Order: sequence, then C-alpha cells, then structure tokens
Amino acid sequence: MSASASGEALQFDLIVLGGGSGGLAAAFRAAEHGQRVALLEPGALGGTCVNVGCVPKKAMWMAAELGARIAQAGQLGFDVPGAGRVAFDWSRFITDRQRYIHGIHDSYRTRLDRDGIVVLPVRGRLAGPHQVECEDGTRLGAPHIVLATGSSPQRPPVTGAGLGAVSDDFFAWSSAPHRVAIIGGGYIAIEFAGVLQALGSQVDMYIRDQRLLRQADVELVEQLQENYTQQGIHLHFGYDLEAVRRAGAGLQLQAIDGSTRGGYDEVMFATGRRPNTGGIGLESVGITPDAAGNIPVDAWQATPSPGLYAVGDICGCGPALTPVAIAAARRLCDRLFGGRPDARLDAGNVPSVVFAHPPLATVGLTELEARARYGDDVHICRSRFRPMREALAGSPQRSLFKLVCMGAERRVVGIHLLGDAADEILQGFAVALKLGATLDDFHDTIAIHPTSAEEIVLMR
Ligand SMILES: Cc1cc2nc3c(=O)[nH]c(=O)nc-3n(C[C@H](O)[C@H](O)[C@H](O)COP(=O)(O)OP(=O)(O)OC[C@H]3O[C@@H](n4cnc5c(N)ncnc54)[C@H](O)[C@@H]3O)c2cc1C
Ligand SMILES: NC(=O)c1ccc[n+]([C@@H]2O[C@H](COP(=O)([O-])OP(=O)(O)OC[C@H]3O[C@@H](n4cnc5c(N)ncnc54)[C@H](O)[C@@H]3O)[C@@H](O)[C@H]2O)c1
Repeated sequence: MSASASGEALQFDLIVLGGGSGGLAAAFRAAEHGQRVALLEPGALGGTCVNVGCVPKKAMWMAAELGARIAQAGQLGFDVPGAGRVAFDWSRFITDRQRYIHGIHDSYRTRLDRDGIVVLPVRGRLAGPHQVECEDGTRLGAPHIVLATGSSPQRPPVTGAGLGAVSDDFFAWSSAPHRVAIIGGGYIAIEFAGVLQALGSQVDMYIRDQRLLRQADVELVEQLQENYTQQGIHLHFGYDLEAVRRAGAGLQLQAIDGSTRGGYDEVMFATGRRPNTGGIGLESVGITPDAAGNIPVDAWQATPSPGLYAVGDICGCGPALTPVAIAAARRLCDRLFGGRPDARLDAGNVPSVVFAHPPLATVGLTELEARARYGDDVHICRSRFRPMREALAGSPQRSLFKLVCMGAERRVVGIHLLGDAADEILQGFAVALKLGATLDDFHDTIAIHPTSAEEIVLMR
C-alpha cells in the first residue's frame, strides 16, 4: 500500500473490475498461472449469479418443485393434508437459502486468500490505459485489465415503473404476494411465474409478443404455455403496458388501449437487463458502448484499448449466462498467461435451461433456424408424452422432446427438451451434439428404461 500513499499506483499483473461469475473466474485462473491479481468488488462476492440470480433462483425453483410434488402425492396414495397444499414457511426457507449462499462466499474468500489475490471491496473506474482508480482514491496499475461489471435489470419506460419490482427485489421478499403481475415473457418472467404460482401466488403474465421466449422452439413454447395455463398461470399476450398506478390497496396496470387490470400486490418487471458500463471510466480509454450498452470486444475478449478486456454480461458475447462468462474469462487468462495463444470462447452451441415447471432445455438450432440455414435438408423427430408420474397422478401435463437433424447423414444440430429433469439430461447430449453425432448414433445407443431420457434415443 505504500506506493499508493506516496502517490504512485500499486502495480499488479492483472486488475479485475467485478467479483461475479466472470471476474472471479479471471482472477482465479490468472493466479493459477502465477500472476499478481487485484480484484475489485464493492458488493457480495459471486455477483448476480450467486446473490440475486442462478443460485437463489434455483433454490426457489427447488422449493416450488417440491411443493408441486407434495401436492401431487395426494393423487398417488399419500395422505397429504390441506387438499394437497401444505403450508410453506417462506422466511424459514430463505434463512436456509442465505446460509447456503454465505457458504459460497466463505469458500470464495478462502480460495482468494489462498491464491494471494488482493481483494478491494470498492468500486473501480478506468483512469486511462492500464490504470484504475478505486472509489477510496487508491490508484492501481497493470498491463492487463479485465472489465466484468455485469448487468442490471431494466424497467421499461412506462409511467409509474418505479412502483414495480425487479428480480433483485424478488430475492428480498419474505412471503409470496397474493396476486402478482409479471411483465415480460423471457427467462426471468417464466421462471418467477412458475415459482410464485407453485408457492401460492395467483400469477398473471403480461407479454408484449404473441408467445413466450421469442427465440426458443415454437412447439416447445406452445407446450410450455399449455402446461402453465393448466397450472393456473394466466397468460396475456400482445399486451402493451402504458402505466402502473396505485389503486386502492393494490397496484393497477393500464394498457396502451386504455384498459386496466388491478388488485395486484406486486408488479414485477422481467423486461431484460442492461450492461453496467456507467461510471467505469470508459471515456478515459476512448470506448463507447454499442446501442444495447455492450462494450465492444473482438473474438479474444479484447476491447479497442490495448491491454483492456471484457467478459460476461457487460460485453454481450454469447448468451448472458454464468458458464459463458466463466468460459470467456478462463480462456482469456489461459491465452494471456498460460501459454495457450489459441484459447478463446466458442459461443456456438451453448446449452441452456429455462427453469420452468417442467424445465425447458435447449442446445443448437431451433427448427426455424435450421430451415432458414439448410432449407429442405432438415429432418425433425419429436416425441410428445405424458411422463409416468403425471400419468399415474392423472395430470394432463405433457413433455415434448425434439431433435433437429440436418443433411443426408442426419447430423443432430438441435436438441430441445421440455420435461422433468430436462435440465439434468441435456448436458451429456450437448457433448454429443458438439462432437457431431448423427441420428443413427443416437439410435445405436441402447435406451435406459424406463426413463424420459430414453425418448431421445428412440425418437423416429
Ligand atoms: C434472476 C436471474 C437468474 C439467472 N439464472 C441463471 C441461470 O440459472 N443460469 C445461468 O447460467 N445464468 C443465469 N443468470 C445470468 C447470470 O447470473 C449472469 O449471466 C452472470 O452472473 C454474469 O456474470 P458477470 O460476471 O458478467 O456479472 P455479475 O455476476 O453480475 O458480476 C458483476 C459484478 O461486478 C460488480 N461491479 C459493478 N460495477 C463495478 C465497479 N465499477 N467496480 C467493481 N466491481 C463492480 C458488481 O457488484 C457485481 O458483483 C441469471 C440472472 C438473473 C438476473
Ligand atoms: N436459466 C437461465 O439460464 C437464466 C435465468 C434468468 C436469466 N438468464 C439470463 O438473463 C437474461 C435476462 O433475463 P430477462 O428475462 O430479463 O430477459 P429476456 O431477454 O430473456 O426477456 C425479456 C422479456 O421482456 C420483454 N420486454 C422487453 N422490453 C419490454 C417492454 N418495454 N415492455 C414489455 N416487455 C418487454 C421481451 O419481449 C422479453 O419477453 C436472459 O436473457 C438470460 O441470458 C438466464
């Protein structure tokens, strides 16, 4: 610290702005390669994913799944009290959830100490090429700087938007709202709608488009919409919101056509996220974000400013997912410090899961994308079925699995699964797709019976 007190910048090999998925991965990998690393994180270690994203979301999803299973057990011979709806102690569950998250913080802290990474719990900004200034005035210098400041939820520009909550707020709730309106039809809207409905809320989804998940396979989305409707979620498509207002004890939505719908305890905006580029000194290195707010980077995560890189949600290279941020950061550090000059992110065929009920898992091209690319050379296999548990319980909920194949050899270029355990099933099949497996390879693989997954190798 003496260098800074004397006005000189403290020198490192790498400075990382942001201790979320991408930033931590960069710091750890650079330290593994023997670099002296400074990591700036003003908030909780782990960023969005650990604190207000994947991890608490998955915990809530698990609680919701469990609640639905308990309710279903009544149809399967179990004597479940309360007509299947057993009480859920939201606050108690949150205490357990947060204890789990604090465990993750502790393990990061231990590893950062062990690896000799200097953690500064402050916001940082670029102060010119190779220079960072911390909000407490400390100045740092390094030949390499990684920007990993992530993204934040954005509210739409409607009157009264401040009355609505965003995903960060959801994780601070201590109970399920009685009635909730969710605006948006993407990942977060679908996941939160499913969780809240299963945990006792009455959920209305208001979607600007005519369908959920614009980019996903049409048939799977239609099946998900049918399943959600059966679960009691109300879907309102083609809805253009103009304003949110207080009306009586609740909140009211007003559409552009003047119609109103009210009585909501909460209105939740799940209308996308925007990269955190404000106040990080981009102007000092002559960088301007693009129209979507992303920092421009090339295929090697390099910005136009020498020695300055960006990974994760802030640069929009690949889908905004934790494993994508981590992969980009690790490859960048392997390239810079690990003697792997060719290491870089391959953002093609990234598998992902929307944690709906049931989950929707997807890798590769949708049918529409494949037809646009390969025309008539596309071959589709699909299997729509009622999984054993739903059938036993007399539930109408269905699964839909779909393979998109291409060319005479019918190479599998897309796998789309809506069904129980699709989140766990897809990972291995994503490897097969990446290795160029054909439909014959799938058919040559003996099925595991009786499972849902066997449908994937039996589909004709
Ligand atoms: C509700 C929700 C659920 C999600 N679920 C999933 C999921 O199931 N699976 C999945 O793969 N992805 C999921 N995501 C997406 C995933 O969380 C992000 O893609 C991922 O966290 C991006 O990592 P990042 O490193 O780019 O940014 P972040 O993890 O957001 O980290 C950025 C960090 O930078 C810090 N920071 C900001 N400004 C500064 C500054 N000036 N100086 C220093 N530090 C700064 C912030 O405090 C933050 O900790 C979810 C996201 C949300 C919101
Ligand atoms: N399971 C996961 O992996 C997971 C879960 C949550 C989030 N994420 C990541 O976080 C990102 C952000 O999630 P998200 O759900 O906020 O964004 P999203 O891009 O998935 O969905 C945004 C939705 O809001 C709608 N919208 C946008 N502006 C609107 C407006 N003005 N009025 C009404 N509707 C509007 C869009 O049409 C879309 O339906 C995702 O794209 C994904 O990359 C991943």
